[in-house]
Amino acid sequence: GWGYEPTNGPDTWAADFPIADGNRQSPINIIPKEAHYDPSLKALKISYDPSNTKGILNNGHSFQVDFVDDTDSSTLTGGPISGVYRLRQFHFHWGGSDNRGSEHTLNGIKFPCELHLVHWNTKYPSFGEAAEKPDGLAVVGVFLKIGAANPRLQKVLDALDAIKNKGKQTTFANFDPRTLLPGSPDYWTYEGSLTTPPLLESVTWIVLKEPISVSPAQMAKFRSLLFTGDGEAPCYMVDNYRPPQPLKGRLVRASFK
Ligand SMILES: NS(=O)(=O)c1cccc(NC(=O)NCCCCO)c1
Ligand SMILES: [Zn+2]
Repeated sequence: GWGYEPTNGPDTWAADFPIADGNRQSPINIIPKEAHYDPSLKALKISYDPSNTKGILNNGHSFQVDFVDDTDSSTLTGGPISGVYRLRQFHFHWGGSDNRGSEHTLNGIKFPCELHLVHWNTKYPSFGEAAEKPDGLAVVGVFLKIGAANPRLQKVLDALDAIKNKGKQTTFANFDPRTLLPGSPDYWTYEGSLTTPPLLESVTWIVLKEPISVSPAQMAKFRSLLFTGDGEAPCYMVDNYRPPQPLKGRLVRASFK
């Protein structure tokens, strides 16, 4: 199956997922000077209920924290979207060293890690259905940059020892992902896709301008996970990012001047 190795990585995905060469693929390189300030863009309204936290899973490509999404208790509204989108999960992408790892880039600069908070449009009956619609998903992207240790991140990282291998999951409760967001509300937004197969073109991307911090020791924790299952030859989970894709005429809008 698909992955991030030379034999099954991003350059090979178009064979099984031809939409990889589509017109609204993600991630992209964001050039702030070429973004269009849109005064009609609203502030993001994010309201999460920590009691919706369901668990934490190593899915063989990343690890994700899953949320109960059968009610409107953890939602994203406002910003560039209309209607109510429910939080489904959050996950990360990161590099084998601090000079790479993010999927979106800023003026060609890669960050060591990128957080994705995945939401689906409640006008559709489920995440799976929404994922197939052009306005089905909204993902908030947050850059992580090397600095002081991030105490909010630590609770997530402390759970990783229990999900080292692909397919492992463990309980994870009462986590408020809002604590992972930076102070500034400023964002860029554009129409894009999932950054992993099936690469569906159903995502309104909302990339926050202000990064959050992560320490080198915390990055080492991410890199201690394995792509591989228990009993397989171990392969460290690193460089699980897709590089930027062609903009193909899309506009990137900014919520700030
Ligand atoms: N990386 S991302 O564009 O935020 C994103 C968000 C939600 C889903 C996905 N990709 C998938 O669910 N792919 C299906 C299999 C993934 C691992 O089980 C990617
Ligand atoms: Zn992602």
